[in-house]
Amino acid sequence: MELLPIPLFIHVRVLDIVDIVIVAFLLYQIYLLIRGTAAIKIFSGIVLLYFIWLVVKALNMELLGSILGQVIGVGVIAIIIVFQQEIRKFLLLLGSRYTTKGKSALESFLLGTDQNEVSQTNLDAIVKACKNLSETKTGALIAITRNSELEVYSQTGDIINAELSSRLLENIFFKNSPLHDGAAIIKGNKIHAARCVLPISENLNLPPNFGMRHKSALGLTEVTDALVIVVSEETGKISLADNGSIDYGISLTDLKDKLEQKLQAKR
Ligand SMILES: Nc1ncnc2c1ncn2[C@@H]1O[C@H](COP(=O)(O)OP(=O)(O)OP(=O)(O)O)[C@@H](O)[C@H]1O
Repeated sequence: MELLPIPLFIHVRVLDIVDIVIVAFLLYQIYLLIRGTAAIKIFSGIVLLYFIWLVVKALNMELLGSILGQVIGVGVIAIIIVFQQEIRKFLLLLGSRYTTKGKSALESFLLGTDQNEVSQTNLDAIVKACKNLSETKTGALIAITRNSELEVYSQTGDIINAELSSRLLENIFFKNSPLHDGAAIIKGNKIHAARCVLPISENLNLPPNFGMRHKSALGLTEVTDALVIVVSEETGKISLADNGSIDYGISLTDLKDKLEQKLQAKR
């Protein structure tokens, strides 16, 4: 058996380190995107297959190497088909999270204000509405715009563009109101839209008591940086979703503090 010479010095260039950091970052982003979904198992399988192929190639095992090489070659197309949803989600995330961030930064620079900023008075109005909705066990779903524009979702409902007030918010979710179904979207100091359809979370590890209202609250925060408040019709409990996770059954004080903190962090 021929022994391979062991290099005493491995030349590592700065570009190699940059290369490794970029790949690690991309892999981590993919992991964040698909954790908790069925795709994580497929992804692990593909990574494992790729490493086996590298080892097989290094050992010069011709036949197995060529078979695995073929599989990996066709695999690119298979990946696109299998990960269709995730790729779509990733592009949507890139588009809404980063491009619109640049846009609002430019807007605020030019106009001197942030169009999506919610004033303290209106923040208090949202908390007050949640208190009343919770006490009367009226189901509600309220999305608050931050950097990501939620226009795609607003368009699925009715555009209102009304001044924000606790009474109007309560009225929207009143059971007999024609606008009560779906989500209300707040943009700056306006209730921008109501009756909106939000994307459903694909997280498979959610508690069984999570229905569509909570799943769609989570779903929106998985693809945008919006904050979503849920008031449960069943229990009256208030929850706050952000960045793909949800704080279930929080107190009003917690809701107020978290909203202030999360919206402040954006300012
Ligand atoms: N994709 C969606 N986007 C926006 N709203 C939705 C969506 N799917 C369901 N909803 C809203 O959720 C309501 C159904 O809630 P469901 O009972 O399934 O949820 P839940 O999480 O169990 O909440 P609750 O505790 O209030 O019952 C619908 O009437 C509708 O208003």
